[in-house]
Amino acid sequence: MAVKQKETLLNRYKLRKIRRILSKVNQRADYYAALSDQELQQQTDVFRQRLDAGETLDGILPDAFAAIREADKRVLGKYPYDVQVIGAIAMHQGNIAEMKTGEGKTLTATLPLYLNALSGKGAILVTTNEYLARRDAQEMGRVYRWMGLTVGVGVFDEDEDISAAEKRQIYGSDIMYSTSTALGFDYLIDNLSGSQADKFLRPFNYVIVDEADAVLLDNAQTPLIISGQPRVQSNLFHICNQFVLTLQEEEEYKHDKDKKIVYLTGAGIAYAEEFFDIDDLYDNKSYELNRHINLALRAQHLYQKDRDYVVDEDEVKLLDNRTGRLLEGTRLQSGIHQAIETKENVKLTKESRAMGSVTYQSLFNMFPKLSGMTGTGKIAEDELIATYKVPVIVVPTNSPVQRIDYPDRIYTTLPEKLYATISYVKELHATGQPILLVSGTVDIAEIYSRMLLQEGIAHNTLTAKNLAKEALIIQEAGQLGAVTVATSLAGRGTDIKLGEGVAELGGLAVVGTERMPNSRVDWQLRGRAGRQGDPGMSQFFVSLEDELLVQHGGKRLNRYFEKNNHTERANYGYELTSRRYHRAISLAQQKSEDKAVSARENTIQFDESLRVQRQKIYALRDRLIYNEADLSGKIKEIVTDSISHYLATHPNLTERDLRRYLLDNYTYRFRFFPRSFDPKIVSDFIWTIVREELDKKAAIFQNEEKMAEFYRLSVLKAIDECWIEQVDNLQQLKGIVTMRALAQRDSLSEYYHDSLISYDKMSQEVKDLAVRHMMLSTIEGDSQKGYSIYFV
Ligand SMILES: Nc1ncnc2c1ncn2[C@@H]1O[C@H](COP(=O)(O)OP(=O)(O)OP(=O)(O)O)[C@@H](O)[C@H]1O
Repeated sequence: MAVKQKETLLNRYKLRKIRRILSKVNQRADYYAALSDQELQQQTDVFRQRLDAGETLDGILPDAFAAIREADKRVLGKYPYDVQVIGAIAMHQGNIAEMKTGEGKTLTATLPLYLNALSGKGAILVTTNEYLARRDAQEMGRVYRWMGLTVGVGVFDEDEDISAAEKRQIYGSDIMYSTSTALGFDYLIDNLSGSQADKFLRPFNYVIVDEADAVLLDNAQTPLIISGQPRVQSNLFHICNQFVLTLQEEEEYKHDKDKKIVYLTGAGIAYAEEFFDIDDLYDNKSYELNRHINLALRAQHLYQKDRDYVVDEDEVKLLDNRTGRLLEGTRLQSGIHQAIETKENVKLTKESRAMGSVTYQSLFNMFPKLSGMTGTGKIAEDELIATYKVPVIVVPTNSPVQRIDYPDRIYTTLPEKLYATISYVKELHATGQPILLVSGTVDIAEIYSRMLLQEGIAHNTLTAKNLAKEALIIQEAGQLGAVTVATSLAGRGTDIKLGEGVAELGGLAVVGTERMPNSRVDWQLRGRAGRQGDPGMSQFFVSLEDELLVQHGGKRLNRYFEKNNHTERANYGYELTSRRYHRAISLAQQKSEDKAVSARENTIQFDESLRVQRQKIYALRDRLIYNEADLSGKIKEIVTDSISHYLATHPNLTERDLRRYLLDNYTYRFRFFPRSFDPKIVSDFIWTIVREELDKKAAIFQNEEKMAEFYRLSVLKAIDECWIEQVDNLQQLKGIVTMRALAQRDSLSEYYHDSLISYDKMSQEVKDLAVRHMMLSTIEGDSQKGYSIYFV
């Protein structure tokens, strides 16, 4: 209790400071209201000039907010309320504004986006799906354009072929609307491009994340991975599949269903070493084998046919277990897909490798200023501060919330709950009150839909299949007598207006069919009712058989459930009202939330070394691409380094070794060998070859700039080849150390240690490869026709 009070005090203190700024904005309102349209539109230039003259964004905020607020009124017909201006100030200051659903976050965002875009460095709004990004860009775009700013949409249809130049224009817009996925992939794609012409991003500046907790936390559990370039097909899948089929549970492997992990025991490891005739499963030589055993184990025990995937026409297709839909074209990364294919005995698809990977945590932390808005942020504030350093400010609602949230109704088994829910819905429906029945998965939504049909209750079912169409349907969910069945993802971000006479009936009734894996989602669902001070209510139904309770309810609840799980018991069909059940549900949800938090911590910790390496490599690439690195002096160092490394690692050099080395890296034509294999002499000998070849190339170009460009390309290509390999390595390494951890070793420090070693190895390989590219490439063409460089 005490803690809570302190929090609200802090919030009150922050709000008081924000209110002072709000009153400055309000003082400027009359001035801008008196301007003609044309004069108001000219203000954008006025503000830019003030910034050029040295004023700060904070300094011009009162005027800029008052002006865009007035523009919102004239163009969109909506004048942002004071509470919206408070939310806007909070977001400009780099906070997450917690604003209840229906408070008009979309309109609120126009203020900080406008202000921050005036700097000329761009402002981005990220939403949870493409439909919302397009819709908001289109609707709000009108006011920005009216004020003389450019607007872009960063999401595209799959079959749209967008050139880098077009993307550059979109990312160069003053204000851009996009999704976190589109932004993340574009970041990776931009950093895979090899020339200025292919690059399109500009440095990140300011971002507002809509539904910040969902995007920054819930969706951020796994990294974004861009894959391409098939790796050499491995032949270990089959043998490892056969191997794991011979293993005995408990003795040779353990399967922890709770934690969703499976691993070899000591006896299992010994058996593997015997089976494959190797000394140590954990030494570097057995890396690939180890990886494949791990994959086969996971495919066998963690992925269940018809729950996680289906086999359709000899193809393994994944199922999204949140929506139950087929994920066409999606594959599991890092070989697990092939391991499942082996298990199901279908033809193996090519295993692609990761070429770039980034977590949402690192992506959004790249923005100098990050802010967000959501209906439910405060609960997760600690994690938001720890991960992103963004505090949450709770913004008061425009009118008091009138929604009534009833305590959960709890039943023992799923059927009991289903019937209780349906009879509750029937009762409400008889009064004409509109009902939104929300479930966690498509399966459950479909069961309810069938039961409603049996009862003769007409309804719409929404399962996030077609967002635009479903948005239209859910808009009508507040009409008299409407019954809408939806999954928690469906119809997100769409305003539900109450029909005539509905307020008198108590407004929209949200009926939750289970408590969600985290309480923020429950609150989002409740918040679909009682928007903007409307009346409304929410009621959740829970059974002890719900996924949340089975997974996280603990032993006591399981025991109780097992004792009561028969229809002959006296209380069949009755509600469980004892407080301990309510407490058990809260605890189970808390446990599920804690687990998600530590999974995300784990993701961040594992990403840390990749993040540091990625930053170094991307920065180096950019310096090369944008001509900032002076290579002429560097080349000598690179060659010398590469030669000395080779000589140091080949102390007893033979003629055969040297021949191989020269052919592989320097030249296909050499006439004689050095007098002796003394390192100094060999080094001088190789240098002669290098100088000769580079002089020859310089003679073709006859232009220092072109020669510099050639060096740049050679190094860039080397970096890319090695980096792609490294990203993939780290990805695999993560799988391996997780398995080692189960063999009682500290996975994270081993991972850091190994990834550092592989980074150093990579840095050496970059140099060797760069030398190879400079030496063995051929150049064709002339200054008139232009040059083509062919690398081997
Ligand atoms: N200042 C305003 N004046 C008049 N109408 C407004 C104002 N602000 C918002 N609205 C309207 O209120 C409704 C709710 O807005 P919106 O959908 O943006 O809310 P939200 O906070 O984003 O809700 P959700 O959390 O569900 O996305 C919309 O119809 C919007 O046009």
